[in-house]
Amino acid sequence: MILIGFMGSGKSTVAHSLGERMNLPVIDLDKEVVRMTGMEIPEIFKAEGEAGFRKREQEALVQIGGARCIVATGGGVVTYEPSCKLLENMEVPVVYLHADFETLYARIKNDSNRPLVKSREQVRALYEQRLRIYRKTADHEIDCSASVEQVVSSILRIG
Ligand SMILES: Nc1ncnc2c1ncn2[C@@H]1O[C@H](COP(=O)(O)OP(=O)(O)O)[C@@H](O)[C@H]1O
Ligand SMILES: O=C(O)C1=C[C@@H](OP(=O)(O)O)[C@@H](O)[C@H](O)C1
Ligand SMILES: [Mg+2]
Repeated sequence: MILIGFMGSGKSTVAHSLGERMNLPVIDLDKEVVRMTGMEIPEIFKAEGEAGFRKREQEALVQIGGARCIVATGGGVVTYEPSCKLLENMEVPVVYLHADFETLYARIKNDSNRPLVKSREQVRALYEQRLRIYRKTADHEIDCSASVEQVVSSILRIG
């Protein structure tokens, strides 16, 4: 199962709980990129720009291949066409965690580990651009403004 959605939708948190409940390994794509590069995410953005980070993210996705696991992606993975294609070809359900902008922004606004979190208006513009792509890429949409336990239960009901 692959979780997609905007920053703060809870992909990393929910993947962890889902892995325990489904007894499957969890791969957090951001952590894979950090492991593969030996650099933290803000450092990669500084050294290689967003384009460099997207390429690294795609390389991490290729490594996962067809492994049976829960994948928490980074929020921007769907903006890079080669990564989007990989997700679509993985033949496992792609689940979009959706909430309104204010809910998500409140969760991420004070986190310095996300280089794309700048002004409220910049983040809102990103959210609006991406909404359509998340919906186009996903097989299922889940409301992630509920508690983590409720989000996990909703995903488990998908089957
Ligand atoms: N359903 C939820 N309700 C409240 N807070 C949440 C929920 N899901 C995640 N969070 C919190 O929001 C922040 C971002 O969660 P995270 O799992 O890192 O999201 P993502 O990986 O999608 O960016 C964390 O502080 C996390 O504890
Ligand atoms: O939305 C994005 O472009 C990004 C989301 C982050 O992951 P989370 O969605 O887990 O915060 C991380 O990959 C990077 O900071 C870029
Ligand atoms: Mg995450």
